[in-house]
Amino acid sequence: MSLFRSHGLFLPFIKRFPDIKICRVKRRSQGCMTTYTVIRHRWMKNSCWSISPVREFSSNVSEKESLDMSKFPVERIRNFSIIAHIDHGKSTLADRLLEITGAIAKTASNKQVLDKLQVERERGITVKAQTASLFYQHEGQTYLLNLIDTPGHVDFSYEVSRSISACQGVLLIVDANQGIQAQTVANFYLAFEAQLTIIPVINKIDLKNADPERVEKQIEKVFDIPKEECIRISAKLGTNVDQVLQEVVRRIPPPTAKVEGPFKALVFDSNFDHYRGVVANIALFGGRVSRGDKIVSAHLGKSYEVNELGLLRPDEHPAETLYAGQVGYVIAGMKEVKEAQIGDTLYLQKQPVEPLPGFKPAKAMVFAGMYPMDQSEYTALRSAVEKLTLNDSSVTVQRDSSLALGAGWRLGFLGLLHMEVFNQRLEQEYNASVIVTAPTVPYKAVLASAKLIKEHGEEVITIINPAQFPDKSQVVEYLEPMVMGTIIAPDDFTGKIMTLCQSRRAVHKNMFYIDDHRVMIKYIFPLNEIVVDFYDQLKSMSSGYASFDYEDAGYEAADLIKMDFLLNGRPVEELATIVHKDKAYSAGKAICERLKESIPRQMFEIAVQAAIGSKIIARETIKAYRKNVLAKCYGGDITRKMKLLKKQAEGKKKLRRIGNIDVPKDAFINVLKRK
Ligand SMILES: Nc1nc2c(ncn2[C@@H]2O[C@H](COP(=O)(O)OP(=O)(O)OP(=O)(O)O)[C@@H](O)[C@H]2O)c(=O)[nH]1
Repeated sequence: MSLFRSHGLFLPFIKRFPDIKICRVKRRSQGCMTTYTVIRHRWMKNSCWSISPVREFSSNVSEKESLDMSKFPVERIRNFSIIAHIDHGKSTLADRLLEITGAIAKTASNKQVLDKLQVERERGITVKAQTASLFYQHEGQTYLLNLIDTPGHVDFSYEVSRSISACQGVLLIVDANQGIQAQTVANFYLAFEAQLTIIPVINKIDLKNADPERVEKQIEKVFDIPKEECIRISAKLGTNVDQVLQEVVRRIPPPTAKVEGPFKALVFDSNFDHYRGVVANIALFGGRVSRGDKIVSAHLGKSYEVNELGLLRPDEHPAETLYAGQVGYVIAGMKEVKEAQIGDTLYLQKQPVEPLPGFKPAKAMVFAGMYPMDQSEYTALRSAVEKLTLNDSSVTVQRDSSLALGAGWRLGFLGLLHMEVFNQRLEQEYNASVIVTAPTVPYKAVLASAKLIKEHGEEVITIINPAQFPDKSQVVEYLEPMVMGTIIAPDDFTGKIMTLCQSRRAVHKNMFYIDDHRVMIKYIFPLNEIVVDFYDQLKSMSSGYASFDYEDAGYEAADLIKMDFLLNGRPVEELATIVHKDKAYSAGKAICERLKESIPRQMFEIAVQAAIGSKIIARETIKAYRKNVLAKCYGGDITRKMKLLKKQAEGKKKLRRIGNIDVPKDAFINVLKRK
């Protein structure tokens, strides 16, 4: 990419030439989106000239050196992830590491630069793992450190497990005040099972209530890591952050990849760029790859020419060649989303290799129907869902359709937050407006008759849509998914926590003191009981001190029934849900009450009913009311009237019309949340 400073002078001149295209490319640069004007010509197949703006580059290594990747032999590469419980400071530490190695400038606006998505900035949480390559001078040598910042919330743990597969070590961050929390334990085991080097880092030592000594003892007791191995830092102030990099170089082994072997790369992440097609993030397990090389995707067997490749610093930084052990991005003219699957192997056309094992598919915990607000938007929404699932491969997608909602999909997520974030990203990144049905967990049914088994092709079917719930007469038994839940909290709350867990049909397994005052309690829960609002309730009853994590624990028999909800006698498909028989009456009553609260009063009376089969088990009535938005608008101020009507129209976009009743779109999920 060559750079022209006075592009204003060049443009009218360049435009006169035939076959020259001037287009705009958006790229993120140092945490903010920058639009570049680029020139493309048919001779310049693999490249383009960027003519604006001129990029600033700051590093403790010169730009020229950074592009010559042959200067980083495998022995001088370290690949590591930053893992921790939510909010323990992963992204803040990543900022400091980027700053001290010169990858980003040290300015107040450069905060959580690896949290690039709008949803991440708005919610203040990481939902996508992000990669950044750093050049670090250590004992007279320049090292290439590839850092992956990961999310902390349990719903995004698939991102952590994928990131770990591209690394040889992790920084396990623990908050010096909060100590070990549930996701600290879960993430430790992910790294431990992958046999990675674990460097414990105690963060936020600047806090008034910080007690690093207590946290070191917890680390020793729970993880069996000697306390001498812990590094005490303040990511916020930058205290001891350089020591972290020194220890990364000293303790984490270099990758074992061999540059002499054939090129073999794992696609560990990818996203869709409107202008350039698929941008795949790759970890090279062997060999080298250069611009112009012909590569093959093992998944589809299709071949492509490499147009661009390089490092993520954290912005894309083109290079000529990437070598074994390095981590970077590649753009190879993949125009369709399905062409760069996460977990795929890339190799050279002339040197085929055995594909790498890839990733275990994510196991969806929550399913929900997703439909366009208007069927005319179906095609646009399909393209948006495809592109977003390329970037978030933990979402499972199946086509679905319903009489009431038309054609759509049944999507599987790792949890409710994951589902909400996906929905928000669809709206923010693709301007899509969708209806999401009430979430359900994947139940199973053991079918009774040979005829049914033949029809389904299997004896045990999985039910991810309440509309397909088989009648009791057709099944031997229903099964519900179970999870092993881990709660860590101060022992003052043990009694309250136990009461809460029992109300969620949980079975106590064991309890363990991680220090003098904090306990780790394990329970087996039905997944259905924790998926919607358990964590919120646990947090509020423990004044925010308890943390929670869970893992799959198989299936158990359960007495389940399907419950329908009706508005003025009309069943609302989005609300149908499967519940445990013992909880049907209380759940039906509570959901009717919450529906009454969330549906605005309208010009006629609305009967809200819960039904099991044809039997009504609960009812609420929403009284008639007419809202005339112009009522307070005396006189003839037309601009004010227009403003009010516009506001009302915007409000209506958030409503779903069922029969003649307007229901807020988010009511379908919110009514499941207990107070
Ligand atoms: N006092 C103090 N606050 C810190 C320190 N490090 C991080 N924080 C604050 O802790 C909060 C969470 O920090 P993040 O870096 O977003 O945490 P995270 O682990 O990346 O969070 P997730 O990605 O959402 O899991 C922010 O308000 C930070 O400013 C520190 O060393 N000292």
